[in-house]
Amino acid sequence: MIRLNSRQKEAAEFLYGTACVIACPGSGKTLTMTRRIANLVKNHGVSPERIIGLTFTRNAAQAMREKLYPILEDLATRVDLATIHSFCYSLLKQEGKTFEILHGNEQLKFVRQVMKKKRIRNIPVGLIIREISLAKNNIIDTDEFADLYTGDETMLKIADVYRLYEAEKKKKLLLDFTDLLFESYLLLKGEKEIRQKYQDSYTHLLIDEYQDVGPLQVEILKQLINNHRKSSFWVCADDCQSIYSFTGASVGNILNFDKVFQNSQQFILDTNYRSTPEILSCCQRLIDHNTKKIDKVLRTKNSTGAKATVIDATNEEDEALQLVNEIKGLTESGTYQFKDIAVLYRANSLSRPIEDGFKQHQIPYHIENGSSFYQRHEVKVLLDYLRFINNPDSDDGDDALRKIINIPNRYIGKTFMTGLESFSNKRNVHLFQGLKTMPIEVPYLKKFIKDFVCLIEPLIQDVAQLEPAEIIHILREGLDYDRYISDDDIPSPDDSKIENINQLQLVSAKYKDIPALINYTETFKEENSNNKDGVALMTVHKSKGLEFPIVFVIGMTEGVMPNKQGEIEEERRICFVGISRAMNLLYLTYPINYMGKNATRSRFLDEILED
Ligand SMILES: Nc1ncnc2c1ncn2[C@@H]1O[C@H](COP(=O)(O)OP(=O)(O)OP(=O)(O)O)[C@@H](O)[C@H]1O
Repeated sequence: MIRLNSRQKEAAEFLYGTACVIACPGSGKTLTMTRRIANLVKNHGVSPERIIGLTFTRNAAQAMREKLYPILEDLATRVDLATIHSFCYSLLKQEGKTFEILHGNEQLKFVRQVMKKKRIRNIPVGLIIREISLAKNNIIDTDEFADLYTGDETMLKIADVYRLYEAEKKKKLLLDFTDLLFESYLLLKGEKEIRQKYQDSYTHLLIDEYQDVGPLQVEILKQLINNHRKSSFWVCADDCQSIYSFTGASVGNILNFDKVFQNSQQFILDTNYRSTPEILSCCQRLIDHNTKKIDKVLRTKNSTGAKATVIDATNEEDEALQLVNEIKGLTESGTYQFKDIAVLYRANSLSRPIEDGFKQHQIPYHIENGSSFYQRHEVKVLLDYLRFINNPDSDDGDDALRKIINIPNRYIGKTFMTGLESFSNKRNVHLFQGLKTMPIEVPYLKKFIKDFVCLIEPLIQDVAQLEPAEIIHILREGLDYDRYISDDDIPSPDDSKIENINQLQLVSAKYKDIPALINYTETFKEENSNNKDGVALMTVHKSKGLEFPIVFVIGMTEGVMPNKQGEIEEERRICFVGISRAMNLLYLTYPINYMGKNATRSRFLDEILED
């Protein structure tokens, strides 16, 4: 078992009161939190049920339980380890609240209906959901929201939607993810008995990744804190890894911790056990450029290693090829395995050239908690359109038509499809022929089908003359596809669906006809694209809390990392999280041409490398 250093030990042995553990990356804060739980149970007779450990992701809760198990054995299963959302879900259910969760596409449809009732158009539904969620995460109700945005026409329309959205959800007993938190907060704050019950059941409250906890979550935690002499509230955080400001989280959580929670004790863990001194210096030089932070000197006793390697590439394809060569060199020597390597990027769409390169050179990989580029919904739909256009009167064409007929939404339901299938069957024709000849009574369906046929038919006729990239372009215009896609945007900084289809268009330009492109994309269903022992590909946000012997941070150009829409200090922290995942070797790569345009190398590279 790993021996804690003296500071970790002090933090792990903290018993009663409030404590904030401020830690640098790789300094064992997660390890310390686990040990503290074990210490409370083993050495202080605290019943495991009296302890709650809140983590940022379900994976993190699971990882913590696995670490606890060897120490506490069966007792480990009795400690409540959960994300704050799942904790709130259970709380509401336990208190007898009846509700269903509204999320994903259902939430989009729901908000669209509200917009329709309010006659509001031209505001992306994704933006509306983001704004409402941000407001709720900041405990801003509908009236305050409207007051806050007096004079701002768009935001006032959003305020209108917010108001009706709340009322409609209430009527239908629906809660979205933020409501789980909000309703729990109201319940805990408003009902003394319930609050008391939870305060009594959890005498020790521990929170991981406190830097990414938003104002609403802080308020929930305050309701749960037990002020009894023999209780504790213990958080660990790294202000430099705060990367979720889009949910209302703020570095201020840590900077002001001792003001919000007076008489709290602070522990600083500044010894990094993960990285070489060279990698740590890169982290330090980068983060020194941020002003909003707690000054820390990052230290490690680890042996020296290689300097960070910078790779400049002519474009994304070349960047991928250079990655392939490096990875081959590293793995062929037998020193490293593919699973020791992670490729991190700021935006999801950056995986496309890398996946292409890996496929071509048989490098096994997997996308961490996500799907391969060619399996992503917005990409797959366009590929299905191409498949249909290529061969509409075939079984494959029928299959593709079933997938695309209602995207974007044409209000086609099961009854219509059953009718179409049986109409076509009786006449022994494929579905598209059936669709063109079947009498359609409902006026709006008639119009949607007519529009669909008018767009698709010329493409089918000219398929031999058109290249896949041209067809994709026409489809994007004709279907108003980009709008459809961006409306589908669920709040996330790295959800870049339009960038994904831009990438698809770029790669499709390499193929002269649809079958060649489709055949190529089909190969990504193979095992090598989802090999858990392969190289891990993921966004920096997904890499939070993880570590790898070798890390490649790619796409280090201005506009990408830092992202053009991001706030610069937050973008720097994102980069910091990425590079601090590396244990032995760090590679920083950038293309001087990105998406066919000149790109400037990221200012972060200069900061990381400066003397
Ligand atoms: N005292 C120690 N001795 C040896 N190794 C340690 C010690 N403390 C932590 N480690 C190791 O250092 C690595 C980082 O630990 P951990 O993931 O807990 O850090 P962290 O502070 O949560 O990191 P981050 O915030 O960057 O995700 C792990 O491999 C862990 O086993």
